[in-house]
Amino acid sequence: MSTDATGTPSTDASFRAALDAFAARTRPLVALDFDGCLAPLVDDRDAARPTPRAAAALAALGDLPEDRRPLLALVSGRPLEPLSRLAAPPAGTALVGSHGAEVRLPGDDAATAPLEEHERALLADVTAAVRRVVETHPGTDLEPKPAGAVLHTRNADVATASAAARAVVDGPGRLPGVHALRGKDVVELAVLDVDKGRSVQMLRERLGADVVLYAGDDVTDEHALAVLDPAAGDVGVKVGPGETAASFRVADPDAVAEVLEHLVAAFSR
Ligand SMILES: O=P(O)(O)OC[C@H]1O[C@H](O[C@H]2O[C@H](CO)[C@@H](O)[C@H](O)[C@H]2O)[C@H](O)[C@@H](O)[C@@H]1O
Repeated sequence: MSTDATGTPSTDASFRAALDAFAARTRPLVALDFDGCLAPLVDDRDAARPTPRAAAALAALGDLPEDRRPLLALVSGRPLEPLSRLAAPPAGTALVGSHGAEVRLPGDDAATAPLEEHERALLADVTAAVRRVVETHPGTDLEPKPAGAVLHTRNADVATASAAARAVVDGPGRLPGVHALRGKDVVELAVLDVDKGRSVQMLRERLGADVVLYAGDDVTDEHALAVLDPAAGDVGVKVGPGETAASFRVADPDAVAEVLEHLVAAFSR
C-alpha cells in the first residue's frame, strides 16, 4: 500500500491492520470525497471523473454480496446532480452534496435543505456579487449552487486569483448569514451553515454505522476527518499533502483505489 512520508505517522502495516479491523466490524461505512480523492483535479470541473482504477474499486465494493458489503457514501462540495452524474457511484450509495445542504439516502428521494425567504434573497445577492468579481478578474469563474456561490480561480494567474479571492471574502463573504469555505482554488459562500463533519455524523446516525472510514484531500474534508474516532475504529485517510487530522495518508486517487481494493479483499474473506 503506497503511503507517503509527508508528515502523518503511519506505516503500511498499521494502515493494513486498521483497514482489516474496520472490515471486520458489523456495519462499516466507507465515506469518500470526490474531487481530488476519487477524481484528479482538472481545469474543467465538468470533465472531472474518477480514475479508471478508482471507479473499478468503488464498483467492486458495491458488487460485494449484500452480507459483506459496507455502507457506501460520497460526501462532496458538489451539488448532487453533477456529483451523481460524474461519480456514477454504485446503486445504494448515500450522497451528500453541497457540503451537506443536499442529501440523498438509499431508498429516499433527494432532499435539499429548504431556504427561507431571507436566505433565498441572500443567495441572490451573494451570487450577483461573485458574478461581478468574476467579470473583472479574467480566468475566474462562478459556479452557482442550491445554497451557495463558488468563485473558481484555478484558471486565473496567481495575482488575479488572489485578488478575486480577497474581493469575495472581504465583500459578500462578510455579509451576515454568509459562511465562507475555502477549498483548492475555490472560495465558496454558502447561505447555510453546513460542513462535512456534520454530514458524516448525520450519515453515521441515519445509516446506523458502527464505524466510519473517510478519505478526502481538501481543507473542507478536515471537518469530516476531525469527527472520526480512531480509538473506536474509525479510519481517516488524507489524500495528498497538507496538514491533517487523519491517521493515514495516501498520495492520490489511484492510491485511494488501492485502499478500496484492500477493503474489497478484506470484506471478501
Ligand atoms: O468535496 P469535493 O468532492 O472535493 O468537491 C470540492 C469542490 O470540487 C469542485 O472543485 C474542485 O474540482 C475542480 C475539478 O477538478 C477544480 O477545477 C477546482 O479547482 C476544485 O476546487 C467543484 O467545482 C466545487 O463545487 C466543489 O466544492
